[in-house]
Amino acid sequence: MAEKGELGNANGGGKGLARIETKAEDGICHDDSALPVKAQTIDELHSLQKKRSLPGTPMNDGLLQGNAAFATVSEDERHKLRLQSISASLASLTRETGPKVVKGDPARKAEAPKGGAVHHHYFTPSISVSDSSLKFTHVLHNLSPAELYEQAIRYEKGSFITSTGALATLSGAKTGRSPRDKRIVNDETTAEELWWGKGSPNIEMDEQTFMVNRERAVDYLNSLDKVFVNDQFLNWDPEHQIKVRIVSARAYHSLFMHNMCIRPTPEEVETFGTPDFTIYNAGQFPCNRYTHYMTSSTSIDINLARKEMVILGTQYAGEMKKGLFSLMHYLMPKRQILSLHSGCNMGKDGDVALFFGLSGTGKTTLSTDRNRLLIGDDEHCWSENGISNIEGGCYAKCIDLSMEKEPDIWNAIKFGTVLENVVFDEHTREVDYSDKSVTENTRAAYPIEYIPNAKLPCVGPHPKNVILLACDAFGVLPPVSKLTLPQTMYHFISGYTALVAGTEEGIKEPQATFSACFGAAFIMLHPTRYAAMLVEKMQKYGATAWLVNTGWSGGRYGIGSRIKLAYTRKIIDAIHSGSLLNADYKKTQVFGLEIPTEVEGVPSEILDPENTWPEKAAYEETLLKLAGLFRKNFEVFANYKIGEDAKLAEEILAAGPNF
Ligand SMILES: Nc1ncnc2c1ncn2[C@@H]1O[C@H](COP(=O)(O)OP(=O)(O)O)[C@@H](O)[C@H]1O
Ligand SMILES: C=C(OP(=O)(O)O)C(=O)O
Ligand SMILES: [Ca+2]
Ligand SMILES: [Mn+2]
Repeated sequence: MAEKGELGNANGGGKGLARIETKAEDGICHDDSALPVKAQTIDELHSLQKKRSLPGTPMNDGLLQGNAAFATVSEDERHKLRLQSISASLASLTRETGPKVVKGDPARKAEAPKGGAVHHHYFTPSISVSDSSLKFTHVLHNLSPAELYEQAIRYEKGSFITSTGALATLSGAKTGRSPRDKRIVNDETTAEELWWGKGSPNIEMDEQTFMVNRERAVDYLNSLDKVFVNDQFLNWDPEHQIKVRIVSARAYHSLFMHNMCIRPTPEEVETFGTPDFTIYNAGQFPCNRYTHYMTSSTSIDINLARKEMVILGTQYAGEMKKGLFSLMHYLMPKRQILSLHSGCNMGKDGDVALFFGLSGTGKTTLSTDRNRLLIGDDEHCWSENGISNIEGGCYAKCIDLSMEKEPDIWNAIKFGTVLENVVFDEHTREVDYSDKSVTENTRAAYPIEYIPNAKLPCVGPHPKNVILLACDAFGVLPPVSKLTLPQTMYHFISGYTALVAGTEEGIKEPQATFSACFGAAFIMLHPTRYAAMLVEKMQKYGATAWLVNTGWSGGRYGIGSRIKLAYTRKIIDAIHSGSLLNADYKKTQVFGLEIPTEVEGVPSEILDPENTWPEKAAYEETLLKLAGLFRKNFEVFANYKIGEDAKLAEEILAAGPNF
């Protein structure tokens, strides 16, 4: 029985609980082991959850004290300069209404850190006032992946976290690039310099029309509560690095570019200054079809003189990446640097291989190799200094992705990775990579360091092997052949493949395509300009070229089947190791390709496609059909000289199919 005064009366007899004595003098509360919370309100408590970040991290303002590198300019001054620079990027150029630019998420005004730059705002001087100049455009500058996840999930329909932590997104009505809607401003300079006309990807627009679309994009972006701004770099070669700014309306686009471009260090963000090139991505908003040169509601416009690109009417993020690649195809050759639509990796002994190929031919898959260091999967430069990746990330196709066949890509799909247009279980959020309900062109964009054996920085010595990948839907090209230099140029300029469904709009099944330099959609100058640089470099550094068919065997598409990835990997291994260089060869009819009689790990009978076809007559007929397509395609190049060597130019013409 409890004594009176100790526990009181359980029946509530009026006396209440006795006071438990504590020694107030020692300051320790003995009945609670946790320290008290240093907050007066719930809001304050929540504000404690987030600690101040490193300099340059966007939500933070005010931690640079003591950093000697920035001692000359005050922190406040730097923030002012950056907002001014972003305000200039967003300024309307034709009307009085300039944007008021403020930093930070409009939804988070209450949470703004004390002393933050939220009250700085900049606007372009206005002659008279209209409503749009009275509103603020909030700028979310270089947010981190975590912050971008939150933005995407809160505000962008179709954004979800998958079971492995990737951000699943939808790119909207367009799930591939729209090459027919790409326009390049034709002005005094570009009229002379660029490749225009038959076969060229460059469809012209005039300066005036560009400005109409630019204004449309800028007005759209300024009409929003907030825009995302990424300040990043292109090209790992520090001598030839380009500063790019991407202004976009979606966290999806910001995270995609965060992954795909080179990420600046906090210090580099602080000292970024004026970008060399700016993208205005207003993809949710269409272009106006009454505008001259516009043939649809989608327009991707590049103005080299203004150093700007405008995107209207497509949210497919690949347009930004490949738009910048087009820019590099213009800028780099001016510096005698060859820009390449290729993957690139390096062996432990420093032997570098390039993998050229059109979309879906295997650049990403085959350059991502357990036994080698990945330099990059898609876009490179070949300069006097060797090879450098243009990008900071990879963009892998993930249709039918499996852990067994492509473990490194599989494991890269984790927190931070953007997963486009995939289908997943609504509860477990496990992705079904075989599901094509949204598109065949499902994609994963991840930073290159998500591949365990990435080569950082992403540069390497001059290449030893140049591998031309073709996904041959006709099933008549051999799985591998060794090319002479003239054959290399012939096939490089031809750029043959079967375009696999999905990456470009409107292609539903594989179809023979010729795309000069294995990237005609992105080249700016005449193909022979790039080809001449490739010959020169291959000769100078003694590289060997190979043609690898990653497409069909045993019959054309629909009859035969795609060459097993495991076999293609064995072929690539034999190229890297040097063993294929010393193999026995025989020459094929019509294309005159040197094919090895044996490759370790590959059934010998498949090395000559003739053996794999059930009917010899059908094989020969298909072979001649393809040869005819090659010949017809090359006609436009027949009048061009490649490089200085007249004899080589003749040999290149003769290196095509003979029939
Ligand atoms: N023999 C093969 N070689 C290369 N890729 C193959 C092969 N068979 C099937 N594939 C598939 O083809 C696709 C190649 O795509 P990817 O590597 O992303 O091409 P690219 O980077 O050139 O656009 C991948 O989905 C890959 O799994
Ligand atoms: C993103 C692309 O690159 P690839 O398919 O070559 O990986 C593309 O061509 O749109
Ligand atoms: Ca491509
Ligand atoms: Mn790729």
